[in-house]
Amino acid sequence: MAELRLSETRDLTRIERIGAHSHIRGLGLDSVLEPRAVSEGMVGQIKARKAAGVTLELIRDGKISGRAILIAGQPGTGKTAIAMGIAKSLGQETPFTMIAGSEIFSLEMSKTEALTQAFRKAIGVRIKEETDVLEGEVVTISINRPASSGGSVKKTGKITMKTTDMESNFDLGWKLIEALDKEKVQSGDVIVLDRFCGKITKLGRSFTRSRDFDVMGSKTKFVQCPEGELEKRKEVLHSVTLHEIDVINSRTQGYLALFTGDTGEIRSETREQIDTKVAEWREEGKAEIVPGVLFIDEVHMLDIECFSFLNRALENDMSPILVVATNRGMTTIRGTNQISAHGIPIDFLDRLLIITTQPYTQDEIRKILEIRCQEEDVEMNEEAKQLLTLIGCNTSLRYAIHLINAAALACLKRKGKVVEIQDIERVYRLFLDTKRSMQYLVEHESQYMFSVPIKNTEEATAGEETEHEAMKV
Ligand SMILES: Nc1ncnc2c1ncn2[C@@H]1O[C@H](COP(=O)(O)OP(=O)(O)OP(=O)(O)O)[C@@H](O)[C@H]1O
Repeated sequence: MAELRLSETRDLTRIERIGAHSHIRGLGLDSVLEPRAVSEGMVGQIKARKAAGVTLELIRDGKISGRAILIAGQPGTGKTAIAMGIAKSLGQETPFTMIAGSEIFSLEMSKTEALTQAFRKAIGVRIKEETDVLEGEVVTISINRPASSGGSVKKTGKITMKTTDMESNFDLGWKLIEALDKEKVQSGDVIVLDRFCGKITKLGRSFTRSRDFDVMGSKTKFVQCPEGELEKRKEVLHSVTLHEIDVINSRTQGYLALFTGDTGEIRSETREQIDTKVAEWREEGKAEIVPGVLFIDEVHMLDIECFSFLNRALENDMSPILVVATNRGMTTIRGTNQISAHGIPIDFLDRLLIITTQPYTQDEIRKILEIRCQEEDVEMNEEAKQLLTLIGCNTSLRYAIHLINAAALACLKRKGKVVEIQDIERVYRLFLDTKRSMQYLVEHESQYMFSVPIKNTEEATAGEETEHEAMKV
């Protein structure tokens, strides 16, 4: 029984969820910001990617603080994919926060509080601190692992470290033992060991061990064995966001709220005190601000009060770069009767650099579908790919992407290994796209409650033709 459970858990750990944008690894630009046709999971949308690349450079140079970018285009033309590309290219160091416009309407906090929290999540603070560390090459590690006694006896151990000038032994507590295990430290590694916060940083492997082929991969970095004293005073950097500092210092919430996300409203006095403290640290050279990126998808869902808040928030010198996206054309601004481009008030629109996305060509749709097949680990033959591409052209790219996994299941059901045209046909009949769904509603209107007749039935029934078109290969 125990055996069985163990193997089950092993299987479970192999299951990885694949997100809608998990294939996007960057913007796919070369060193002079020219978009490559297909790169880092990105296909086509050349102009928009080029513009995104220029803004990326401005973000990196810190030159567009307080400005905002709008990515506008039809549904499914890659607006969110481009925002993800920007996030991936910025790397771990720059904070990136992503929300949908509708997320800020909740009973737990006001709209402006939700927006303030989103802004502060996208502002990083890099704090410098001097601390005593041990820096040297590991000679030996010996860990005493007591036999299981209900977890009450903790592991103990010893580590011997050396520099070119000295060698010394140190006792290890359980916290450091866990950190050593996690970093997979072994003799011959050059490490920095922070005894106070139990952090271990691996600098590389000592050159003297460069002949130990067995434990090294091709990416192994070799470094010199450090000189001088083992104990050194070093400057260490901690990166946090302003929001994290707010939550930790908020008396009502406490740091645990960071894990639950249940932060509630944070008092403005707390934030003012934090801003003053951070300003002091900046003046003393102890901290620096890293403006990140706040991405608000479906920005047309914000109302007039939120836009007014954004206008003011962008004036703040610590403001992150704001990227917003919408698929709406001329529409009413939420909370008013006014019609405006993208449902955004003119004064806010005037602050935006606008990037537009274009519909994809057949060839681009095919390439995106191929990338998605790889991502979802689905093998598909040539004819099936052709049909899926046609379906993508005649319905939507998203619908075609959804069919990939469904078709793979249909293939599995008939004990096939490669998805064929019959699998695509099968799932195309099982799942309706929007056009066929509307057509169905028109035909069965009388059977639904409170149904309002669709005025432009021509548009709805146009799907009938495209259905047959899409199925022609
Ligand atoms: N240029 C591209 N290269 C690779 N994948 C793409 C590209 N454009 C879109 N995709 C993928 O197609 C799917 C739909 O795109 P996405 O969600 O970015 O569209 P969108 O413009 O944000 O749509 P909406 O307006 O409906 O929110 C996603 O899985 C996305 O990763």
